[in-house]
Amino acid sequence: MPQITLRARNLTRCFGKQQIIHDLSLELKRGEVLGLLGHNGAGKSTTLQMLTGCLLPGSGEIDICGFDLRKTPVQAKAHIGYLPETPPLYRELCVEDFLTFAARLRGVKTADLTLALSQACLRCGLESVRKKIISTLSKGYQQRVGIAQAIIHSPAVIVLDEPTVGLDPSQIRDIRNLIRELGNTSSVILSTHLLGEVESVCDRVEILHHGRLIYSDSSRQMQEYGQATGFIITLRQPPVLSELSAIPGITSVEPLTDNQFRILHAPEDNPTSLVLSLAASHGWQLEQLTPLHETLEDVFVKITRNETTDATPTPSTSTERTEAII
Ligand SMILES: Nc1ncnc2c1ncn2[C@@H]1O[C@H](COP(=O)(O)OP(=O)(O)OP(=O)(O)O)[C@@H](O)[C@H]1O
Repeated sequence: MPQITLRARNLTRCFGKQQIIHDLSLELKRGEVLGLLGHNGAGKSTTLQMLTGCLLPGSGEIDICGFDLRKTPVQAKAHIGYLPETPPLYRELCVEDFLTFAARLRGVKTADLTLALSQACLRCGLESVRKKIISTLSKGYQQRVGIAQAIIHSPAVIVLDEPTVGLDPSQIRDIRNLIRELGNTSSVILSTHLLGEVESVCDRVEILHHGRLIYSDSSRQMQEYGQATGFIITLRQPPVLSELSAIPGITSVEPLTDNQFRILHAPEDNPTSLVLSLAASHGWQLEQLTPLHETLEDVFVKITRNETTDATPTPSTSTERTEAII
């Protein structure tokens, strides 16, 4: 099995005269969980439909485990498991019958059927509801059945379109645990607009904005991109503003109240310990010092805003990082 399980190159797609996807390229490695993140209408579902062979791209190539999706669709699709935005379930069937049907559709041999069924039910936590009619199950369990049909043939690539949408918090936690577990044996690509999902499940994130991939990184690096280089300080006896601004390393001081200041500094030049010792030696009476912390949500908004104003984010350069934070 190749290390790259899915490779898409220069995909485009129009609906009518409107171009929805622009020159999109991405790769998925074995054992990786990739999050495709974007606002509503960014083109996530359209992209996943193309990657799974459900929608023909206008141009570009897709390769699944070494098989060209256009030239050898049967071989390529045999390696894909897909959970669309609306799970494709026959709700009048019981879980077992539906999964047997899905397994047969995916070419699972009769001799392997029992094992495939019990493994999918075990991994998706469906053992206790195998005999139940799908329409009588909760939304979370129906979603599990949707994932079970996607993994019934042990595909190398699992594609999940907004897998936790509409679920309650405990169902979300269960499905996220399941996705992480699936990532141990397969490559997973999931779409989401929930940053928490990326944070808790994904190894890597690609941000899709108006049909273009504008950011690609590990989810950890995405968080680092947003790390604010500054702190809020409260001083009972503050000095004049110019005295604070003159401290080496500080790039800006913004008074929030008479006693509270928002202080920014360059990422590589953190003046916190200097400020602490000056506060002690000059009698500024330090009451509180809180590092500024940005959520992934802030980072996402900044990255997409930067893109809209044509400032491509490059998190590796400290200058632009500082500008983005300010
Ligand atoms: N079959 C279609 N015909 C015409 N336009 C479509 C079709 N499918 C999607 N679109 C349009 O393409 C754009 C991208 O839609 P898509 O569903 O891929 O976005 P998304 O990122 O998945 O959004 P959401 O998070 O809301 O599901 C939208 O403007 C949508 O209206």
